[in-house]
Amino acid sequence: MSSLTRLLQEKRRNEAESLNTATNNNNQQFPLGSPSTAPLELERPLGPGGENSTTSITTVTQVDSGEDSSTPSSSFQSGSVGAHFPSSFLDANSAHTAALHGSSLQRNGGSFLIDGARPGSRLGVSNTPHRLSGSSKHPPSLSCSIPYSVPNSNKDSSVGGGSSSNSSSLSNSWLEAYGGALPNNVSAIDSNVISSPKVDSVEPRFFISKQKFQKSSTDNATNAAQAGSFSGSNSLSSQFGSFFFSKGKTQAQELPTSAGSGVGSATTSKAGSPVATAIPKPMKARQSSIYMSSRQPSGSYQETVAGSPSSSLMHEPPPSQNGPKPSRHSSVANLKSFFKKGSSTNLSAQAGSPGAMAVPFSSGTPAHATFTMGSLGSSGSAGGGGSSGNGNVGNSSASSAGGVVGETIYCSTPDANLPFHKRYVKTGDDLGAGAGGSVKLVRRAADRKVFAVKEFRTKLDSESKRDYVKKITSEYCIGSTLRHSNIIETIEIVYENNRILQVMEYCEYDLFAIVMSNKMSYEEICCCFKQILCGVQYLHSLGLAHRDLKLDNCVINTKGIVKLIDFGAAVVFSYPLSKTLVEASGIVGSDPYLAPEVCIFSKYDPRPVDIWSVAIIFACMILKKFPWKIPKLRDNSFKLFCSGRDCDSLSALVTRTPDPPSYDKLVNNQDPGTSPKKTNNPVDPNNPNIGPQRLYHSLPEECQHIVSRMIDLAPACRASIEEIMDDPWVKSIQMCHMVEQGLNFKVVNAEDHKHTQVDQSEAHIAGLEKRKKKGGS
Ligand SMILES: Nc1ncnc2c1ncn2[C@@H]1O[C@H](COP(=O)(O)OP(=O)(O)OP(=O)(O)O)[C@@H](O)[C@H]1O
Repeated sequence: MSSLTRLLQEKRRNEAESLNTATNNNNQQFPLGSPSTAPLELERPLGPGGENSTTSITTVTQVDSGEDSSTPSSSFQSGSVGAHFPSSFLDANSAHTAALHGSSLQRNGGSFLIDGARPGSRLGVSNTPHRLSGSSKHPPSLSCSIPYSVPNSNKDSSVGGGSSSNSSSLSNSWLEAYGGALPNNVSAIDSNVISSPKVDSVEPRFFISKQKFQKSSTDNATNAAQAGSFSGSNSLSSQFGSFFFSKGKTQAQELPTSAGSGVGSATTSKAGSPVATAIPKPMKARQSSIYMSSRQPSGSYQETVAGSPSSSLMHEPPPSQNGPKPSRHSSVANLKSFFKKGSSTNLSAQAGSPGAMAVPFSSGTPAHATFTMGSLGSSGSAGGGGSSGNGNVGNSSASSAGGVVGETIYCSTPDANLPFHKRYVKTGDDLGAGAGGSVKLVRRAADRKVFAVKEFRTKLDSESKRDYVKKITSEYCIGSTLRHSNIIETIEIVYENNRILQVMEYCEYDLFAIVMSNKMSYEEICCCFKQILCGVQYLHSLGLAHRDLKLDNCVINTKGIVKLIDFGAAVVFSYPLSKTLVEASGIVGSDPYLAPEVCIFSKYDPRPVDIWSVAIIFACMILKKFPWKIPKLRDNSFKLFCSGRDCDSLSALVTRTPDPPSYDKLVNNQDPGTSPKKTNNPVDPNNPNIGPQRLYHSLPEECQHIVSRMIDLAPACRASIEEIMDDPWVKSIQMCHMVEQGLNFKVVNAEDHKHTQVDQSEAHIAGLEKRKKKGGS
């Protein structure tokens, strides 16, 4: 018997014991289909047969479900049946990034309970070994299996670099829990690396290797070229059409499926139109997500913004803090050297040119690129201006002056010496606001070009200066560094009058608004899906994960090019030239898009998390609703999705690894004493209402395979971005993309679809909110 088999068996036994204990002592099982957990109306599967038919014997337990009963999915149920966009969709979709730094984990009767009532303590920083048996005080780190390599690593590497999908790595928590018996194909991640960054340490997210950029840009160019030759159209299968729309004929009729139905037919959408009625409560959703700590029903999140975004943005920063001043010397030095290196090459983009970001090192024109490591480090100053600036990025004069005018931190435009307000004119239009700041439309005085400018929020009282600086710096560093046609281009970053402003290329539409218009054709959806995948592929190839992928963090321009925005939650999972996985920690993201492991484990590989979110985005675009509100068992839809899988516990499902070939055989040949307990949750592939098929069956047949791999409950079994891009269906998607043409780039549109456009008044979430507010009052 292989050591991995032994490991898995022991794990199972431990879990079974712990499950029994938890069940006996705390009655923590969740019988599916019981009256109290009747399936949500909105989520009722569209296939034949009732959900309750086979589920009464099925049980799945969740490690963090202790508070589930307090948060029934009433809001989810509140949407009307058959409504195209239930309020939950909007509520959840407008949900802002929740960065959990204030929650702690508690054990609750053998299960792990996420308890959000403890601001101040930090999730995921403990190095305490964890055990799956539930006898530990913390949930385990989820580095149990890394099925694909970190970028640029040697394929023979044992850590994350294995060439087979069985390649695994175990964190020390596992090692300690299982006596250090490592199978041959498993090796440990250095605990020094996976531990949370210390206050004074260099923030790993600042390191992105130049080699990776170069490789990635080459890959990108190749991909773009390949994309041009993709063939085959993907029309909706008849099964999909009748199945998906069986409950909502109106919706089906409204969704154009033929090429050419996009731009021409969808240029305006007026209040009172079906689109208008299909938007329930965006204002409330947005507001609640911004202002109310109750946004996360589980209470597992701590809101990162308190107070009105506009007020927080307009206000002077809070007074300086007198606490200890962390030294960020090394961080600054590295950050500086990173940017110095990059400034001569990667700032070559012609500001505002549509495709300038596609190949980073192509046509360097560094002459006009300026990079002043100005006062942003003293963005500490924005939040706590009294910093000595010791090691902070930038000089102390900026912070002490409290009114530095137009200090440019990063810029690719020639006129950066002028103050910001002389170079850009506000148009007054708001594009959106969230946990990171507010985004407005500006016009550049020199050429009247329109840009989006994000004004980062000031530091919250409840937030440490370090956390604030970390969040802001990561966003601007990443924003100013990435170059890809599916990633938003940052034109410049300015520190002025204690405000941090990030000027970005402007995209005319939020993908959320486009989906809300209900006019997307299937081919258009697939195109957007693939473009998002391309953006994610680029990020992952650099060793970065986004961690907050959702419809409202994708924008799209009039040419049909989708861009990822908002890198406030992004993390580095791989250092340059390193083969070691750096796990991410904390519950970060938006509920419906969260991967289940994020809610269970203190540490996890952020790559499969991105993959999961993209699959949810795709499902949302197709279904026009979320498959579930949150990936926890208290959510009936998610519980049904987890059911019918021959396993009783969600934690066991999530920690599954790709089976060694002989595993089942070995288990079956064992004597009865050691064989695993019979499950209460038998596999039932014929029931479309439970198990994975619950979701897959509502998707077109051709995409079911890869989507099912993208939302595998076990991140170790989830498809990697490379596997996804290699999928025959994904390859066959005709995708709008950009190609280099001399010094410029041009858009090559796919032939089988046109991109939907909507009226500018409802092209962004702010517009939708405004319109809703008007309509509601
Ligand atoms: N470059 C852009 N072009 C057009 N609209 C944009 C752009 N950047 C941001 N927006 C709009 O502003 C909104 C908020 O932007 P962003 O997500 O960066 O802010 P945030 O405060 O970090 O939000 P969240 O709370 O979701 O993290 C987006 O949903 C989008 O509607």
